[in-house]
Amino acid sequence: MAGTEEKKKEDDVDTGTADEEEGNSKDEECAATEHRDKFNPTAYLNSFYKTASEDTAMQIVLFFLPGILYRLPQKVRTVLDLGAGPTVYLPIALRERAENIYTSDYAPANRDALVSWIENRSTFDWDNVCSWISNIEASMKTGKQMQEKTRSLMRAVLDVNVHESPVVQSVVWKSNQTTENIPGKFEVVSTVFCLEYSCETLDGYFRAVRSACSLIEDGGFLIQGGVLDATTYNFGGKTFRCHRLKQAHILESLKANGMATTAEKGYKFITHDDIFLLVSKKI
Ligand SMILES: C[S@@+](CC[C@H](N)C(=O)[O-])C[C@H]1O[C@@H](n2cnc3c(N)ncnc32)[C@H](O)[C@@H]1O
Repeated sequence: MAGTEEKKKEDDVDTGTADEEEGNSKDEECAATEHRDKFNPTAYLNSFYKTASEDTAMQIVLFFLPGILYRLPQKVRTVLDLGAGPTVYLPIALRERAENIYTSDYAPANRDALVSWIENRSTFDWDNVCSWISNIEASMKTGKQMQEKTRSLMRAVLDVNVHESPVVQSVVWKSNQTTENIPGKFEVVSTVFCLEYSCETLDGYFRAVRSACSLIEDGGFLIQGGVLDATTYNFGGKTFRCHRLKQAHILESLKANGMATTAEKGYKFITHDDIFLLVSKKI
């Protein structure tokens, strides 16, 4: 994901910003809705996930993830990664707790990348990210073992749009073991760098959070991660606009959707360098 260097704040109004010096002024500017057709999964993975130590945002998310995940029940029946892009680090990090994992995205190219990984045809090497996760978990497993275990838990890849109802538009891949229908709600919904990136206005953000929460069972959990105060992010010669998120927007939207916003009720918020991760229980 976009490292803190790549996100641009509205305060950077000077001409000749750092972005231009880095050559980003030549980027094609894209609306949030253009994620569907203009997102290049290979460029994204190479920019942010090639080595976990390369990208600050990724490092922060992976570093704090275990501290968030241990707040979930020991066993979680169903997890949906909402707006996963072409990434699989959340299913991998959840593999010891989750019994059935569903993943999803809005862009067809990302859903293809997810299916390729599940079918062990991925051209991207997740070993570095696995090593990073296993170091934090203090586990002795190899990247191959971690990925094999995770693959065996994958149940479906879904086409989703957090600005439509229903959010789940179709099922694009289903495992042989998936005899039952895709659940309407999940015990855990995780969504990282997605909700504020799916829109450019506060109304859009509120709609995206409402959609994410509508997919959580009563008593279930939202794991949300993202960036505060960014207006764009860029990779592979494209700059995508996004909603400039404030912490107050997060709290207001969670409250409006019956989600915990106090520690006693099951809320934990961690932030560093404007990157945040939270867990919130549906009350
Ligand atoms: C910055 S990427 C994040 C990918 C991944 N979750 C990660 O942590 O790296 C933003 C993702 O949001 C997805 N997205 C954009 N608009 C969306 C929408 N309306 N509904 C669902 N997902 C959307 C994009 O397709 C893209 O994969």
